[in-house]
Amino acid sequence: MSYSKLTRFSEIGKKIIAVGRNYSEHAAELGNAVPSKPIIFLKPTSSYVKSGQAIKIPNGCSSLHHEVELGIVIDQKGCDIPESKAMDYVGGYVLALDMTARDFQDEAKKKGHPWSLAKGFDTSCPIGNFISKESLADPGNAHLWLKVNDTMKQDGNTKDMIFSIPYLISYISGYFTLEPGDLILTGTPSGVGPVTQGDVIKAGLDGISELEFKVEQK
Ligand SMILES: CC(=O)CC(=O)C(=O)O
Ligand SMILES: [Mg+2]
Repeated sequence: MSYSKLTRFSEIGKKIIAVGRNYSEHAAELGNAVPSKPIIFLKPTSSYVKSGQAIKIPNGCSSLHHEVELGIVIDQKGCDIPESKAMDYVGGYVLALDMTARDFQDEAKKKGHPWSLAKGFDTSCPIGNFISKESLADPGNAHLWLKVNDTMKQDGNTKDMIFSIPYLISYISGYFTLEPGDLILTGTPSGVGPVTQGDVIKAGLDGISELEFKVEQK
């Protein structure tokens, strides 16, 4: 099946591979160094949540953060993909949130533990509609924004990524075989911050995709 033909994200759902600290201003705002290699982590597919459903604050979390990100949808199987061929493996895009239990993550970082609970809890990957490859002419220069209760919190551009989309696809495929339906979250620009029960998150990409989610206690 060709994912470039898809119009609904419900038909997608294999690995979710996320990149961390891919914008230097975001690395700085959390006191982290700019990475010399991409930082990669996984989110389970049970973390997907679609428009009309709520983001649920996970049990015991006291600091749930929003992170708006451009998602790349893969539509061909491949490993060790050269950077020059990487865009041939892209079937489309999706606007996504990498919801993060920041208190869990801070504790995990201190202890050298994995980020699985901080990044992978149910509803931690809200997504908008599938965006065809043709609709987003230059994914390396796309405006990303996020508002909480109509106040702008994140206002960035994918041109500020440290590692480009072709580089990320090539790098990741050196370790994980990419398969049709996989989603790569490309990291968040600066402005991340907390949300609480009752907040409404809205986000947009280049005037071609918008999403809206309410935050609820689990
Ligand atoms: C510090 C983080 O949570 C890394 C991350 O997910 C990002 O997008 O950057
Ligand atoms: Mg992120």
